[in-house]
Amino acid sequence: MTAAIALDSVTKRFGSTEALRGVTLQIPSGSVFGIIGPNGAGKTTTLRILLDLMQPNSGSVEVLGMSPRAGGTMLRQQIGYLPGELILEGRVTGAALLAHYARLSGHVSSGRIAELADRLGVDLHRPVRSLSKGNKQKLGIIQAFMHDPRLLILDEPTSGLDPLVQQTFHALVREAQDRGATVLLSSHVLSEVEQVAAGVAILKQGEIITTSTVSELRETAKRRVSAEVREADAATLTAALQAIPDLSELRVTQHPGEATLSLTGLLGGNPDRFVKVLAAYPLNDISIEAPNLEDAVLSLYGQGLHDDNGDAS
Ligand SMILES: Nc1ncnc2c1ncn2[C@@H]1O[C@H](COP(=O)(O)OP(=O)(O)OP(=O)(O)O)[C@@H](O)[C@H]1O
Repeated sequence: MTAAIALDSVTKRFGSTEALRGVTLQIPSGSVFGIIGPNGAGKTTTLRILLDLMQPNSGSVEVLGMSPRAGGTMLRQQIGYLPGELILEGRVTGAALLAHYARLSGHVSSGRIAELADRLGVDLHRPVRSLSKGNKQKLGIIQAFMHDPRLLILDEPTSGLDPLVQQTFHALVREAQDRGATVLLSSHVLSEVEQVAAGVAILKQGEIITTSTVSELRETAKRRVSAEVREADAATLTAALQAIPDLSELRVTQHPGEATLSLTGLLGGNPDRFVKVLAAYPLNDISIEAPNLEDAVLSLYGQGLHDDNGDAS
């Protein structure tokens, strides 16, 4: 495996704030990888270091086999970068702005900007300052993708995009991967990256607390289950369900005057044993929800999606 990005023991301080505390991470070439973490976790700082917009206090960084500092313009042209806070205020039109970026990016195929604008649904003839947040974000996505870079670094890319445009964005990411590019996305929620990324690192207070695949996270995630069971003895059914190792928060309630029971619980792993226990009874209803990945990630954060560094970004 060659790494498109390699960080080794990277630290970054802002005064007394330790934004990154020894981040070590390798992102395989050709992969789509997500960095997720709550506000203030250090995601943007990590991405800015990769682009040489900021220097670490210690540790080593390699991007496409080069140090971001030494790689200079030649390296920068191989990267498509979407900043988290895109400020587009000028009188210039989207078309003029993108033509300017295209000159800086090196080679942009003819018709590529128009094609991307058409797919994302943005009018390039309007002054950028008159565009809505979502439409400004689309211009940011176009400038990141238009030169078909080897590496895409995207900070909260779907922020402000409606669900249909998010799907177009996911298609662009898959196409980039198909042509061999590496894609690194950051987000504060897993739902933004889980549809496209295979690997994720979870960053909290400047440290990577876990690196995993989305499918491994899915295995640790729990599903909400419920059923309505007829002709069942509460004690017998409860004992059979309690014998399922990954079933927690089990509640069994009997309908007054009937041999009908309602049950709810949280199930880890696969639903095989749960289904087999219930298969012995006639059922009025059964529901096994998809694993809740967001909850799995929140339990790794150790807290909700709140600012964990005291800032209000
Ligand atoms: N230029 C700066 N000057 C001072 N402190 C900074 C600066 N940039 C980041 N920080 C601090 O470093 C920490 C990490 O910030 P960073 O923006 O990397 O987090 P993040 O994970 O991207 O957060 P968000 O999801 O809110 O964008 C925060 O405590 C932030 O306040």
